[in-house]
Amino acid sequence: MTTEDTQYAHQPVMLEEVLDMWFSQSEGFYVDGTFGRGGHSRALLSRLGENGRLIGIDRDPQAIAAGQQLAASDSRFHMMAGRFDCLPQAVEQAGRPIDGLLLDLGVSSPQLDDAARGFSFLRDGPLDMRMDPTQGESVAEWLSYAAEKDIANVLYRYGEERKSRWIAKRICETRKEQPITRTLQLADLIESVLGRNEQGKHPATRSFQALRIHINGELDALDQVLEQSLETLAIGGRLAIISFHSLEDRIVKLFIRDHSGRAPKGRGGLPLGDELPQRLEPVGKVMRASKAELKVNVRSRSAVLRIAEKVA
Ligand SMILES: C[S@@+](CC[C@H](N)C(=O)[O-])C[C@H]1O[C@@H](n2cnc3c(N)ncnc32)[C@H](O)[C@@H]1O
Repeated sequence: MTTEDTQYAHQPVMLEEVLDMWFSQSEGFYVDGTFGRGGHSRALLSRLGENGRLIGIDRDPQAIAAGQQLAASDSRFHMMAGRFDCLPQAVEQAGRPIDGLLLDLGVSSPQLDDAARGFSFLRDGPLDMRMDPTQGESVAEWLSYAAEKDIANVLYRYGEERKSRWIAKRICETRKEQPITRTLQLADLIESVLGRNEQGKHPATRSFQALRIHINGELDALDQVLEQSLETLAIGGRLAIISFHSLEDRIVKLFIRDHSGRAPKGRGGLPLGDELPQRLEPVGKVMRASKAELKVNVRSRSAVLRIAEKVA
């Protein structure tokens, strides 16, 4: 283990549930689209046979390094760098359809805990929030020029922040005096607009979530990979998705419903009266972390796991 691994560890969420409900073919081909520190991948490898294959994908340089280390010690595993919607390339490389795709969405504990990554409203650091800091612009860069109305829209859409307009206004007033470049500077600004008292929740929680989702194009990547999964999964292959907030979970829930022949007519982009081709079947009920897991892993509190199988 490297110093970074021990300093910023990540505890995989709902590990047993994922393996029990998602993994079935010991010689199968699996993709972990959100490798992180490989908690789910390592557990999967421990059940995978000699001819089984696993591809890990992540866009974060530290996660990629951890994956490459694993790949060097296990020939059944291969690490790919990039957004998880590079899924078709992964499948092309393997030359066979996938038996399972896992997405454990959002950020990892190492990303949140390392102040230098700029994700945390509790630790001071540069206001960045990019999962891949080599691509695109940081939150600080975006906030330096974005229109007040666009900032308010992002806070409202991705954070469900009711006072989004007030916060956006304060950001635009403040940046005339000084650039907003630090995480605590933004957290304090939001607190000065909303006040402190929010039933144990930091007032900046929703805004930080919104800015992170926006700057990383998270929901767009999710939409894309869900569509790709229909073409890349083998019949009988399973999709397992762990979401951490209602926006993500809603996208996953509607996607499964709209491809399982259960969409109300006129929904899911289909003309009224059209029959839906059934391509996915939900597996079991929506799952949440067990009481035992909640006690030892606070991150599992908001986790929601959905599994679906490709049936046609
Ligand atoms: C919750 S963590 C996954 C943790 C992992 N299951 C484990 O047990 O270590 C999410 C990971 O997915 C990555 N990620 C999130 N969205 C991504 C995307 N669109 N493309 C590629 N990686 C993404 C993040 O960089 C992060 O490392």
